[in-house]
Amino acid sequence: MLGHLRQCRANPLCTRRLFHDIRAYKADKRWPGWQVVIGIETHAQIKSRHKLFSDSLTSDLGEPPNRHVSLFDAAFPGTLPRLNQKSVDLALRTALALQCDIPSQSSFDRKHYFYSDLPAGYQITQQYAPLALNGRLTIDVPNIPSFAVRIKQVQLEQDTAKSTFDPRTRTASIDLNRAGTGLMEIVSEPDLRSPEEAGAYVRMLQAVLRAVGSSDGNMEQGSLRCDVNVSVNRIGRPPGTRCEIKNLNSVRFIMAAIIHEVTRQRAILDSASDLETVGVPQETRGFDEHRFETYKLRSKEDAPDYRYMPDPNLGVLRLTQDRISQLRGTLPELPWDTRKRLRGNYGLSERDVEVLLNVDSVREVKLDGEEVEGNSGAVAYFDRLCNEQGTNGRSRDPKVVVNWMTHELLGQLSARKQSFADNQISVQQMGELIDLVQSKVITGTSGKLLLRHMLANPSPLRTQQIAENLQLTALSPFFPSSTGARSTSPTSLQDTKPSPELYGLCLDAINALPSEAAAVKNGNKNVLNKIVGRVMKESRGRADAKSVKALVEELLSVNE
Ligand SMILES: Nc1ncnc2c1ncn2[C@@H]1O[C@H](COP(=O)(O)OP(=O)(O)OP(=O)(O)O)[C@@H](O)[C@H]1O
Ligand SMILES: [Mg+2]
Ligand SMILES: [Mg+2]
Repeated sequence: MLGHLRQCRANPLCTRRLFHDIRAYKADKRWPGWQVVIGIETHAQIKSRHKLFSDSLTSDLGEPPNRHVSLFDAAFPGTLPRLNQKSVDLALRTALALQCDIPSQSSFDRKHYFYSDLPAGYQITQQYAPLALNGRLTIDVPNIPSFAVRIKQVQLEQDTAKSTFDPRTRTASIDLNRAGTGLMEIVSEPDLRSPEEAGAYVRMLQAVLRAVGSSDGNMEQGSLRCDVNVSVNRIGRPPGTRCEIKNLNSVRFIMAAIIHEVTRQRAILDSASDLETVGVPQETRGFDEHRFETYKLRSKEDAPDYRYMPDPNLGVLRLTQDRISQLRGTLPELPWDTRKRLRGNYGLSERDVEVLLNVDSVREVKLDGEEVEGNSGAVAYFDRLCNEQGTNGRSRDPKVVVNWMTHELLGQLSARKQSFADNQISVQQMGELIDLVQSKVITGTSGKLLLRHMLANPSPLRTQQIAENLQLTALSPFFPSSTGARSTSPTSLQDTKPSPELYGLCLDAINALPSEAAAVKNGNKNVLNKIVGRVMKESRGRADAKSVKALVEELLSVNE
């Protein structure tokens, strides 16, 4: 056993859980006899107001170019870096959530290369003594067997500027807004064994980053980018040579790039007559998003020599146990616990849990004010909707709430091309909307209309007020009872009189459709729906179909 462990230490590929490997060998029918080995380097932009080593603000996409640039970001001679402690704390929270060891000291190094988006000619990173080491992320999600991935390290580094090239004018433009923004590079060990595991790993990592509030983790907007390393080997033979596919910005592309890479590498190995000497050449590759193929960027021979050296302008980063314990104490509920709680406490389906967990919202973390603002994401919104007492004095049914949130609120936000972070409807307003529909003050159709209106016209008014202003409150089938209380379920129509508006609409529909009315009188109930449909249309969704049906039937039999 000890011998095996020692051998494992020497070769990280050997430290795999045997059980997991056996499962992967058996399970993957796409490439029988082959093992696929994947390790991912994830770059996540740190959600901090300031850049990593300067006082400039970080920017949002779409801001005018070069708005947030300090002299240091532009690499003016003589300017010096000053480490932003909030970024360090956010990276530490991430590392703690990933169960990493945090050494008491880490340091910064310069990685040199010459490219127009790197003003200093080097990037400050942590090559020799990273912030955190030896973590672990367990992935237990629907549809694939649970597995664990070892995290080799978490390091801090600077993001580059952005360069764009206009082929028409043959000019390159540099935007320094992003230059020097803090990144965490989270490096996995080569523990992933299929494209699906790689996808699930990235999604889980994204959920962790959002839960601890350290990054938006938004792949489309470039705040989360992955370099994916892939190798293949015949089962029982030593691991193959890895190729690194750079800068993938969607889970779909990650999975497609791996599939293409496995096919490509297998073809090279299959064509070799001599198994011992022929291997896949080590390369850095790109991914063509249109052809869904990887392509060569450079070979190992062309790999740049980064001439790493310790950054002489930055001292050692010392971390006390107190600071680490304090941060550990502020860690929020992590995705795997949230998943269990949503399933256990509310009885939500796996699908609904996944939807809530994957909403691209992130907690706001205020570390400086010693306060970590509780949940501000979709899960928290859902929790509050369920736990705060409804306006009708009753607690809300979690399944009704989750339906409103996932189908209506998130659905309408996405139709408006907005994310959950753009939602301006408060928990109180959304709760009241659900209550109004549940207690039949407005119909479901009106509820959806109302929601659409509220998203388009944010307002602090109470939902009931907005519904009344829009005349969306349901047409009560009845006059208020003699006690003055609204009665929506009388025992018999004889006890009450229909409300004048609904009564009028029903009579209009009967008059407009005389042959249908006659058919109903003659016992043809199928035609009733046509009359009811007309009333519903005329009421603009404010009438309740069941009550309308009862009222039309009543009117037609009264007329008999
Ligand atoms: N045989 C292999 N097959 C697939 N992936 C591998 C293999 N060996 C190592 N890897 C993965 O390659 C990645 C190496 O990343 P690391 O940051 O350590 O080095 P790098 O890619 O050389 O440096 P850089 O940060 O400059 O890109 C890790 O995620 C590791 O798990
Ligand atoms: Mg790396
Ligand atoms: Mg790499």
